[in-house]
Amino acid sequence: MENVIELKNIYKSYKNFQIEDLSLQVKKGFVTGFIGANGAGKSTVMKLMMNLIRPDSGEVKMFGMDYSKHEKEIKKRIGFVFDDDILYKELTLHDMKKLIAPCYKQWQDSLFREYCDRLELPLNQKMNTFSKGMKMKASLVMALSHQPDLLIMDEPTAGLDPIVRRQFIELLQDVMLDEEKTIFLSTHIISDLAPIADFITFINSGEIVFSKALHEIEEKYAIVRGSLELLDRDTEQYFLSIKRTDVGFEALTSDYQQIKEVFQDEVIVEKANLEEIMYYSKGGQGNVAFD
Ligand SMILES: Nc1ncnc2c1ncn2[C@@H]1O[C@H](COP(=O)(O)OP(=O)(O)OP(=O)(O)O)[C@@H](O)[C@H]1O
Repeated sequence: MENVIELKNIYKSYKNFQIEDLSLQVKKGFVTGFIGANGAGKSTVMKLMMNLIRPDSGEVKMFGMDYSKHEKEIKKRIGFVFDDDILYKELTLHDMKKLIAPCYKQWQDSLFREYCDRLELPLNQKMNTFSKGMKMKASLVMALSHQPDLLIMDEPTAGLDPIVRRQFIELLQDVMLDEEKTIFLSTHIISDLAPIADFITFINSGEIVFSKALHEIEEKYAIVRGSLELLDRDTEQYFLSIKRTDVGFEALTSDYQQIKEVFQDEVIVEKANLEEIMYYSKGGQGNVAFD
């Protein structure tokens, strides 16, 4: 599978936060959801992908190209959507379009109008009077109308109501009908990912914990509950993270089948969702690294 984004051995250091030796690939033709707790490093990684910040060392390749030589070429192929007030406030959406469209050879006006219609965006209202949801929709429409090969979105659905979120997700589903397109989006609203994500990349404290197909996560990860006597040095090896309580233990495994075979009816095993995986990886006492 071709990689649209490739980060290799990235180091980036802030006063109180470090990314050390981070590598990550994003596959062409798929939607990858980027998840992690507040401050885990999602925006930092996305800014590295957009060349808004530079790594201290390591390699960022977009479409197989380097920013040092191909910045313009790369940026033309990316639509970037993020939760910020970057849009020119005094302008209407129509004025904004007139400003942005000439920058892109691939800009398609009919697509712009179709998206505005579909998302019920007014063309002649000043954007500083837009609600949060309208601003986010406008940002998406701008990003999509130049027909980018890659959409990078930092929490695009944050603060949107359920109806707008659904419209947003449906629009992304339509975009993905074109198999050449790729989407990389971060979100805290895990339920938004289920209908669209093919892969999930999970970051914790600046480290990629895993990057896996969503169906593989759904099949293999499970929460296991049982009594403390079942835990010893050998059995603990089956778990990625263990939480002990007075009445027993709760643990996360990435091998549902193995746990069933080893413990049989002695434990309760339930499939883990992404929120549980995030919770256990932060709160449990991990004794084995995630693979
Ligand atoms: N310019 C900067 N200078 C110093 N520290 C920074 C800078 N930018 C980010 N950080 C720190 O890097 C860490 C990761 O921040 P980042 O915004 O990447 O997290 P995030 O996963 O996007 O969080 P959230 O989900 O809350 O948006 C935080 O501790 C933040 O304070």
